[in-house]
Amino acid sequence: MNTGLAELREKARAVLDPVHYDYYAGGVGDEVVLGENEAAFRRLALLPRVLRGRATRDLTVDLPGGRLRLPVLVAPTAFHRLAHPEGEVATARAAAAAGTVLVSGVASTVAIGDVVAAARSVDATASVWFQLYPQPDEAVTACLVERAERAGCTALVVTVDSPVFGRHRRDAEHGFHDLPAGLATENMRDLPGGVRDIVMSPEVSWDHLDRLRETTSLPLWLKGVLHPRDAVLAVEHGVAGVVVSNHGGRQSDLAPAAVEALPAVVDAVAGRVPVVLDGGVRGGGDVAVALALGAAAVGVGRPVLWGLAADGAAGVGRVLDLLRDEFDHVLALCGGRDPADLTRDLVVTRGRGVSARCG
Ligand SMILES: Cc1cc2nc3c(=O)[nH]c(=O)nc-3n(C[C@H](O)[C@H](O)[C@H](O)COP(=O)(O)O)c2cc1C
Ligand SMILES: CCCCC(=O)C(=O)O
Repeated sequence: MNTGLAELREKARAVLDPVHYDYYAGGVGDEVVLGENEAAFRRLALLPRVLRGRATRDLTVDLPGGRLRLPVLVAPTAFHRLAHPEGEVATARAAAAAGTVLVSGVASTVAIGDVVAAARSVDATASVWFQLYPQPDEAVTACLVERAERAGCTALVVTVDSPVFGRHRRDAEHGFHDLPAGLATENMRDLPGGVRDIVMSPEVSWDHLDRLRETTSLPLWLKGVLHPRDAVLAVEHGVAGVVVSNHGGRQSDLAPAAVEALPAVVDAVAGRVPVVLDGGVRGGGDVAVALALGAAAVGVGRPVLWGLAADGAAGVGRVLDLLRDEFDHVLALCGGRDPADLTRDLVVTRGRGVSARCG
C-alpha cells in the first residue's frame, strides 16, 4: 500500500469511533474477499517498456457522464458524516478540486442537491454521479432518479450486487445497525408510500433495469458485475458502462478478487462500453495494473473514507493527489505517455515467468 494512504488509515483509526472504523474497514463473512482484493494486486507485476516515454503525461480519461483528470473516481460509500461533520460535502469539494467524479451514494448523510452544489462551488463543470439500489417499489426508484436529475447529476450508477444485505461480522459484534442521532440518509426523505429505508431485494431484475432506463436520459452504469455473461447482458440492456466490483468484499465472501474478475469482463464487453474496476486499489501501481488489464478507470472506496476521517476535504484531496502522483510515476516507469499505453501484454503474474509471446 502507498505509505501516505497507510498513514491516513492509521490516523482515521485513531480518530474514529472504533464501531464506525470497523463499519468502514470491515467485510462480509470471514473477510476473505476483503483481503483478496488487495492481495491479488500484489500477485501481479507490470513489465516496463523502454525508450518510448514523454516528459509530461496526459492522465485524462473521458467517460459517459464526465471527464476525469486522473483515472480514479470516488466509489460510492455510505454515511460520510460518520467520518467527518461535513460528510459528503467535503468529499464532493475534494473530488471536484482533483478534477474527478464523486459517485455519491443514495445512502449519503447529505442530500444529493447539496452534494452537487458543493462540488460545483469548487468547479462549475464538476461531475457528480448518483448511485442507487433499484428499489422493489419502482415509484421510489423513479423519485430518487428524478432527485438526482434535478440536482444536476450527470450519470446514474445502479448497484446490482446486493440482492440481500451482506452480513458484516464486525457490525454484528458491535451491534451497529443504525446511524447515531442527528444523522440520517437524507435522500430517503419524503418518498412515495412514506418509505424511509433502502430495501435490498432479490427480486429486482433486468426488467426493473429496463424500466429504470426508460425513466432517464442520463448515462446508466451497472455496478457490481463479476460474471462475463452479466457484462454482455448489461451491454444488451443499454448500459453506458460496467463497474467490476465485489462491493469491496462486503457482499459475497465467495466472490473472486475484483482484479481477477476484470479481464474476462473486459473481453466480454469487447470495447462496446467502458469498464471501471473497484476493490483493493491502494496505490498508483494498482491503478496502472487495472488499466493495463482493460479498465478505463478505477474507483476507490475506503481510502477516501480514511482521508475524510483524518482531515476532511484536505484528507480526501491528499488521497487523490497521492494516487495521481504515484500513477503518473508508474506510467513514466512503464514508458507510458497516457493511459492507453498501458496494455495487457505488460501484466505478468509473479512467480510464473514471462511469456516470450508478450505483445
Ligand atoms: C463503508 C462502505 C460503504 C459502502 N457503501 C456503498 C453503497 O452505499 N453503495 C455501493 O454501491 N457501494 C458501496 N460500497 C462499495 C464501494 O462502492 C466500493 O465497491 C468498494 O468500497 C471498493 O473497494 P475498496 O474499499 O477496497 O476501494 C461501500 C463500501 C464501503 C467500504
Ligand atoms: C444501505 C446502506 C448500504 C451501504 C453499503 O452498501 C455498505 O455498507 O456496503
